[in-house]
Amino acid sequence: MKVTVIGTGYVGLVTGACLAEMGNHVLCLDVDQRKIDILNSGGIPIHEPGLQEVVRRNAAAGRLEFTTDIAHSVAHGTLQFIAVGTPPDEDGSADLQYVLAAARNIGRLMTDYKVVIDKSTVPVGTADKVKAAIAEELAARGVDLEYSVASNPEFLKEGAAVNDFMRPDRVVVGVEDERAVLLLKALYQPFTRNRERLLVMDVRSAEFTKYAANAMLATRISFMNELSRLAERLGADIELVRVGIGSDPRIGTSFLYAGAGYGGSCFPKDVKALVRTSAETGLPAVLLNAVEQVNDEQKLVLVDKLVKRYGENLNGKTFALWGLAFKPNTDDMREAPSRVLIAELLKRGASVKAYDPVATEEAKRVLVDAEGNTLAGLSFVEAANDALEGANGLVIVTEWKEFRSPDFDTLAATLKDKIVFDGRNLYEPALVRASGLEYHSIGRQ
Ligand SMILES: NC(=O)C1=CN([C@@H]2O[C@H](COP(=O)(O)OP(=O)(O)OC[C@H]3O[C@@H](n4cnc5c(N)ncnc54)[C@H](O)[C@@H]3O)[C@@H](O)[C@H]2O)C=CC1
Ligand SMILES: O=C(O)[C@H]1O[C@H](OP(=O)(O)OP(=O)(O)OC[C@H]2O[C@@H](n3ccc(=O)[nH]c3=O)[C@H](O)[C@@H]2O)[C@H](O)[C@@H](O)[C@@H]1O
Repeated sequence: MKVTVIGTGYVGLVTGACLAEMGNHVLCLDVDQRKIDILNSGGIPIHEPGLQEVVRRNAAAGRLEFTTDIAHSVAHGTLQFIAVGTPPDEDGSADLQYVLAAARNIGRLMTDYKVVIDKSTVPVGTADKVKAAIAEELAARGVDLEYSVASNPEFLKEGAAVNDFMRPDRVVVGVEDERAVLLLKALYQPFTRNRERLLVMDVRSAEFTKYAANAMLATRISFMNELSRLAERLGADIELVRVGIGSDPRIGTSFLYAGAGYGGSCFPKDVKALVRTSAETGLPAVLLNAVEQVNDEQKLVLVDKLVKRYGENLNGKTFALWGLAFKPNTDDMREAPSRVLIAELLKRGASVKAYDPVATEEAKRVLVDAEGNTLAGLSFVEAANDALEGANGLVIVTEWKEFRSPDFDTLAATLKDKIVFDGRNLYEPALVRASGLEYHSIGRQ
């Protein structure tokens, strides 16, 4: 099938590449010339395991193309996926300006039947707005063309995006007419090994399903983070509690890890947007407000532990920091807990020597002052152990695999104060302490 994907961010690029892998002819559009230039020269603008290979293979086969030419992109696909960003507005609601601009371009330039598919995460009712925007553009041109608008939210996780797209737990399609249903079923048939994985529903329910999924996952994390605080006071171990409850299939084992708070481009923004949607309908989102509050506090949990240990003033102290990205296997720094931690440590007079296996370049781009210079007191190093030199203690924020088995004797010999603050519970406390290190983790003794 001929498919256009509008927006070559994480979701657009993965969608385009994976649809091309199944034999579709995909044209990806972006308004960002830099991204399109990188893609056309064989690179990819993001770090995502396995994606470059899929992009290269399909580009070489002529099934995957990249452009900034809007007219070309509208003419190309019968299926037009909108995968542009939906960042939070000032009041927390999703900013739909990019989605609606993409829809208007389609209405302005289409000459035949199109299925316009919202893949971006958008509030309930957005498909109606997309439909109206296209109708207005068609009316302005004085033409009457048939088109359908569908919702097809994306559930992929960064760091595992290609696998999540190629082997989805489910594909949710919200659609209102039979012609579009048939086209989308045909498109997704190769990805949904059995029909039960393709869930066809009304558009509003599909839009709502995406927010419900992210809000549920965020709730589980905040629940465990709140319990981790209690575990510390009660003399219990949150890791044992996690296994103890997770073995009940009604609870399940995933997304129960207490830590330094959830970050990324989606949970924080989607929980905020759902709180906002709820308020607009006159229903205060009691639970979701608490989920957000717990998470905001949790991003400071390591600072609280440092302050408890050293006092409010951290002047003259230097901390090694392992992990900048909001989670492993990505260079994404959006809403990363490390950002809150670094800002707070610098404010209290400490210096930070940071290391991340892949996110350093992105961190250098975003952790800057008003003049664009790296924040005063922050420096970056090329290897995990380089961060330890001259540092008082080590602070771990992201659970990259290469941090899982350090040589604790080396840590003890290098760190001035021999202290580890572990925001992801990577180690067995007794093992760390056996090397003479002081060890602080989350929800454990
Ligand atoms: N990042 C993720 O893991 C996931 C994101 N989502 C949702 O997918 C949507 C996109 O997210 P990301 O890919 O992370 O966004 P992103 O911010 O990485 O990329 C969006 C892209 O759209 C482009 N763009 C903006 N307006 C455009 C227009 N009118 N025409 C063409 N291109 C345009 C931008 O230049 C940018 O390259 C959001 O709604 C997000 O909530 C959903 C599931 C997973
Ligand atoms: O809508 C989206 O964009 C996506 O948001 C999340 O995916 P992602 O943000 O890539 O990352 P996750 O693996 O969900 O992690 C999010 C944050 O939660 C934290 N987390 C995760 C799991 C856990 O048990 N504890 C925990 O603190 C991670 O460290 C990370 O900061 C969802 O998992 C995807 O299904 C969804 O498609």
